[in-house]
Amino acid sequence: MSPEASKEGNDLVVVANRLPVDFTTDDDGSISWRRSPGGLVTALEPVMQSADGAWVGWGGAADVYADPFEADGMTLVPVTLNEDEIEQYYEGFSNDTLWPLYHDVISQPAFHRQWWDAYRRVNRRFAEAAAAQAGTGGTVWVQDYQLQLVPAMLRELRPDLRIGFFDHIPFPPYEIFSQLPWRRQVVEGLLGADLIGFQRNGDAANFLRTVRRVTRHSTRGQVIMFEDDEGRPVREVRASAFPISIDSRRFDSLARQDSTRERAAQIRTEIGDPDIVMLGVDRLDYTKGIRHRIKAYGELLDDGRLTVEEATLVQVASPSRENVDAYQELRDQVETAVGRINGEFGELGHAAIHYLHHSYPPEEMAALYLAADVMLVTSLRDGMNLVAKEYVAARSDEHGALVLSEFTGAADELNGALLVNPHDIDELKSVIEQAARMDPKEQRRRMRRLRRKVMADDVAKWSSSFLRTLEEMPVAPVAPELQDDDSQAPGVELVEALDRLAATDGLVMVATDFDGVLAPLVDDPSSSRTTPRSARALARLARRPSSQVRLALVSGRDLDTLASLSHAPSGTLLVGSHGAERGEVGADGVVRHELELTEGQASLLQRITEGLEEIAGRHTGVWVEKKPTASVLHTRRSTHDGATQATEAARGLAERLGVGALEGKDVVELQVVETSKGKAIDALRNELGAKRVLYVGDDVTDEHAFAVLTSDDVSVKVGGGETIARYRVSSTKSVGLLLEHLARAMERHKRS
Ligand SMILES: O=P(O)(O)OC[C@H]1O[C@H](O[C@H]2O[C@H](CO)[C@@H](O)[C@H](O)[C@H]2O)[C@H](O)[C@@H](O)[C@@H]1O
Ligand SMILES: O=c1ccn([C@@H]2O[C@H](COP(=O)(O)OP(=O)(O)O)[C@@H](O)[C@H]2O)c(=O)[nH]1
Repeated sequence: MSPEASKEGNDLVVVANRLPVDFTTDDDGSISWRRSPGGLVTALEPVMQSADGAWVGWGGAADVYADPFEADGMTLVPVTLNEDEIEQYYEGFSNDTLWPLYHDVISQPAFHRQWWDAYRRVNRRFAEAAAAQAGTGGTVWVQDYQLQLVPAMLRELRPDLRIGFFDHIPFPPYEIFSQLPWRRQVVEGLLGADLIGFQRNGDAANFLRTVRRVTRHSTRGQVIMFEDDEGRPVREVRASAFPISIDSRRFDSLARQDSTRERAAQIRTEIGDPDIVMLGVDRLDYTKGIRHRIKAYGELLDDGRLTVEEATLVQVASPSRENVDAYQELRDQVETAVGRINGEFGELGHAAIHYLHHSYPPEEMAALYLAADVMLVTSLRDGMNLVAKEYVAARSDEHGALVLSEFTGAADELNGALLVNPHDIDELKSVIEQAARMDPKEQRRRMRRLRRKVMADDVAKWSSSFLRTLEEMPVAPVAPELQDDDSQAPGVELVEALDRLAATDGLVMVATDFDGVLAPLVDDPSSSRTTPRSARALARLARRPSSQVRLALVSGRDLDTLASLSHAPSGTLLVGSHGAERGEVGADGVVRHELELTEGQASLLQRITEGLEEIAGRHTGVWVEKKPTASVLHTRRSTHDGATQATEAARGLAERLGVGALEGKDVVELQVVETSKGKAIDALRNELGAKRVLYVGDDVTDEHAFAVLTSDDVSVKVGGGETIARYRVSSTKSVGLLLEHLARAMERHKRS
């Protein structure tokens, strides 16, 4: 699908390998879906349930062609993968090349060129799907290692977008990453984003170092600098840590419910009422250190430091990536170890390990957490590990101890856990024993500290902090360029005027002309488009509260053309045909404020149109545009003499018919309803109750708008020519910079 497919589109699009649901084909051939596994889904689900946006992802099965659909308050947009792509892109390159490489090479990564080809192909498909969903100037947030090429591909397709990327897994040290035969392409793919988020500071540092090694970009702190051939900065990319979290309140309240407490008590009874319940919850993945945990526990039983009467281990090992060899081998090893330990130490009514190769819903997870005295998280490497945070959120009773591997992202944050190096089996045994025997007072002291962190830093905070940082990323340095570009204008003074405007205590109306202001002037007027920078800045302004700023587009174009070419954000007021047409961009398209012509006006309009068409017929390169209340003679493509003669003839026609002729650059407009941009600005200001107005225009018709502004307002002329505007900038590029500066200044002066 081409990006043009979505004229309206979403302000926020999340792109992840997985949708929060997996499709399954039932026996009767019908398709149904169930929740998909893993922490990425756990984290993003509440974010997208409360956001207005779309989630683009794969449905977990081959060859599912489904239209976008609504589920649990989210708009889900399925991307189709065939069986070969699942094998080569998902199981192969993502989970048998990148996953082991990024997790300290715990398992040997496989490098296959065919897998890389599939990875590129599928990344392009995701990029195209995201491009088709995102509205002009919108934000696309790409997730995780499966989609590292999407940011650059998307930037190429849609330079107007703000692009974020979040890496849920560790980013390895350069010495390991550099094994990847396609290391440069992967880094360049990621650098298509404006902001790249990592779980830990160490991951961001590894990435920045890698950028310095494989590209020519320099870094300044956490910022990667892009420069043009003359060494001038043209773009910045930030790489920082944004530790992910969970919907803490949801787990807290789930665990407080009577039904959950009852279920927790029932679980304890069902496993033989031991004194100490230890719990492990992981996808069956070799990164999770399940074997190390079982080995340490088995040795504690063997040493007699724990007995099956007093302690039992419940191990949930949910199925994961079952077609990948390393995962099949792990399953064999874990199940052999569990069988051996149960055979050796288990007794009737007292199993040593309750091994559950299933996936449970959050309600059951909360009951398991409540039933557990000791939570074991012993990953050999883990991006974050949300299970650790969920355990803490569930323990409002301040009971329980968390054993946490120092190789998880969570270890950087969870002060109060018992940290452990899972490779050191003796240490692991001691820490498990310490947790099992921890007195209630110490449990409470530690749990309080843990809960303060987990309850305060939840997933809503994570996403808003990432998206706010993304929004605040400069697209390019602003004020210096304004000064460079605009020799006729005091750039600094204009910047100061914009800052004063942003600090207004009351509503500001930001009104602009379209052609020559938001969009460069082109020979074919139907190909005009808002520049990406202006589109992005307008989208930012549109997200401000409507009590702070309202946007208006004031153009000589007819309303429908103006709406479709400008792609203005929802809520923008539209003034077409110099004020003869009014409307507003709504969520589902333009809402028109209808204007009816009298019979006399309608017949006058017909005579105007016929007269202008007769003039156009006499001159090559002259044509007539029809509007609801006027007709316009265009002379841009004619010779100089032809244009002069045609314009003169149009003036004569206006005089004969007794109508006004509004002249602009290479246009003469003959109107049956007397309007002007000045009248339109006055009307809008009154309707909105705007305290101050910014008006940016380039044409002589914009002088009418400048004329109605007061000394508190800000008037900006684009380009040369006489003007009564107070400030001047040189080009549509400067307009983008100006709007961007205003958006940033308004964000600083937040108002609810
Ligand atoms: O989609 P799968 O192949 O079934 O795998 C499930 C998810 O596993 C990984 O989760 C990671 O994200 C968590 C949240 O940020 C984090 O806590 C954990 O440490 C990571 O391993 C993977 O990154 C996801 O893409 C998968 O969906
Ligand atoms: O049977 C299960 C096992 C796990 N999970 C959830 O899966 C996520 C695992 O996330 P984590 O970050 O710990 O690891 P990942 O699997 O993403 O590597 C957590 O939200 C768990 O509650 C679940 O809902 N049911």
